[in-house]
Amino acid sequence: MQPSPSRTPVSLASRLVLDDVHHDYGTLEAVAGVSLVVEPGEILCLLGPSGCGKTTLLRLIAGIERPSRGSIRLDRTEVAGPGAFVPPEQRNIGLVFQDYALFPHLTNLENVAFGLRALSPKEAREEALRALRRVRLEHYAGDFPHALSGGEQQRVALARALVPRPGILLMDEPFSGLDSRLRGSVRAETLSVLREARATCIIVTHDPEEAMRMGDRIALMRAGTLVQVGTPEKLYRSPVDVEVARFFCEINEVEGIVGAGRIATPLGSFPAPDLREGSGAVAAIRPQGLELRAPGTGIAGRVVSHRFLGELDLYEVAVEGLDRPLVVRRRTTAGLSRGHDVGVHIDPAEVLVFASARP
Ligand SMILES: Nc1ncnc2c1ncn2[C@@H]1O[C@H](COP(=O)(O)OP(=O)(O)OP(=O)(O)O)[C@@H](O)[C@H]1O
Repeated sequence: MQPSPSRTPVSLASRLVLDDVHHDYGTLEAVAGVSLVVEPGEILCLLGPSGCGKTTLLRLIAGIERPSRGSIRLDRTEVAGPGAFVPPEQRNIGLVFQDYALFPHLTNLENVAFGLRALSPKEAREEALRALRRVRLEHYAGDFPHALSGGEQQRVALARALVPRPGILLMDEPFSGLDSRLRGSVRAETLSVLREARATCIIVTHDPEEAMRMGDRIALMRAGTLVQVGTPEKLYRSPVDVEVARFFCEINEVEGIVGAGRIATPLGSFPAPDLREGSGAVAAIRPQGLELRAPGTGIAGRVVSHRFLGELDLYEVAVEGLDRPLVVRRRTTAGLSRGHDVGVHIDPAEVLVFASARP
């Protein structure tokens, strides 16, 4: 028997368009002109430090807040704008919060069926069971949420959000309530459920690693604006400024002056083709872009600290001319420890050059 169209697990994924969206809380401009397109079926991670406006942007998309300027479109419908406002319950949006927000007095099945009141009780039950099966929790259907682990509760919340087949799913820090061991597996399962449902999804997080694991693209926010939007690889490899680079990886920052298209630093010179002659610049070198070899080769340095961290060790190496030691991450090298002289070698592919943030 063919399943009826209303029972397919596939949502009709929406396309979201934000055009110059602003939002003020009194005198504070929490969202200050955000333009963004999220394509159907895309998973976009909204990443940024605490207070940069991520949750506010999510609330604007959900319709919990109204923008003070700009417009929001879901497919062809303007849901917020100068002449339009569609209330949250009519936007066909699914929400998942950090604290799961499950109803404690309803069973897991009833929680999932809650959003299906338009269906007959029998149909709602079948749909909800199917959704629980998708997150592999059908055997807990008759139990109450408090009897589940945090990760399982989060999966029930995901099933509940997806079961009405929303055009877009908004998740606010969905894994931050889980302990670090559980987080990885719940993240992976969530990703596979989202892929299967082919849902358009925005996940708010302040964890760069999480954004890289989950997002087709990452939108990095700072002080109410989008600083850079792109694939995880793009943001990691070609950050627009040194702050973006810092967000994804601990880096060594070495100041220098631009001359003849290069920045001159105590570690040598590096290409700086787009920077103004005589201006201040910074070379950002990732810890894994530095190699330690025998003294007498490369740049002379001395190991000032060494920490064993498993696969990669962390070394701090003092080099003449630098105020702070270089941070180096290398495979464990037997016998290399504090006080040893080394030759530091730099992989040019791991060096990024930016205009100096200092005046
Ligand atoms: N209801 C409110 N009234 C007044 N100011 C608010 C309100 N909600 C948020 N803010 C302020 O707006 C700014 C953005 O807050 P928002 O919660 O959107 O940031 P966030 O990036 O989600 O932060 P976090 O990661 O800490 O949740 C912050 O300065 C915050 O203090």
